[in-house]
Amino acid sequence: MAKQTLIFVTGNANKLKEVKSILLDGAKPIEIESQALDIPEIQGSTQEVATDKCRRAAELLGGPCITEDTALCFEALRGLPGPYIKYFLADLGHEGLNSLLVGFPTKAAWALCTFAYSAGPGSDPVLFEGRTDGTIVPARGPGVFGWDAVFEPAGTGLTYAEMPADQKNKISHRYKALEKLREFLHSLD
Ligand SMILES: O=c1nc[nH]c2c1ncn2[C@H]1C[C@H](O)[C@@H](COP(=O)(O)OP(=O)(O)OP(=O)(O)O)O1
Ligand SMILES: [Mg+2]
Repeated sequence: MAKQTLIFVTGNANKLKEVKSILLDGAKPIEIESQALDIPEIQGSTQEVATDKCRRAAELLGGPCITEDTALCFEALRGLPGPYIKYFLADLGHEGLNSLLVGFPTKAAWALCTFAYSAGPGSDPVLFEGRTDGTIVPARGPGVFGWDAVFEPAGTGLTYAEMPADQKNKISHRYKALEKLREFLHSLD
């Protein structure tokens, strides 16, 4: 198959930085380019949101691409805010996310990353999921990337925000999804 640089369609510079760093690491590094297109996101399950976004992105680009959707799911709220975390974070902030769980016996949460790959317009996107379990805590660490400061992955004692980038990138929801995507992309070679 002719070698083409894969395009990651995202409006989020922090995601892009992590994705590039994870995919370049390893025995067979994968290079990607990016396009900062703002693709409308539908409501639905994480799979439905991810599939629809990738389909739209491939149509806009007229070629193969990957997209990524991140959900933050609270056990006490049966998985909500899930794919709607962006809007909850924007309106409630770190403190508000903690307040949502006041009165609930569990602060358990999981971060879920869903990559979608489309071979081009009209081609059904393929999904790759990665999940990291943890707890919602009062913010600790620099508030650089989204909800990193309020998510403490299980067994680490640190929030994502308190970790050096390479530590987050070895255990994160994004890393786990990218390991699956990486294997798939190599199988296309
Ligand atoms: O590792 C992460 N650590 C902390 N926060 C994160 C992470 N990954 C995504 N986030 C935030 C960004 C956005 O507030 C929401 C996901 O929304 P999501 O639609 O997937 O991302 P986005 O709209 O920023 O970029 P895109 O153009 O790829 O859709 O969670
Ligand atoms: Mg988005």
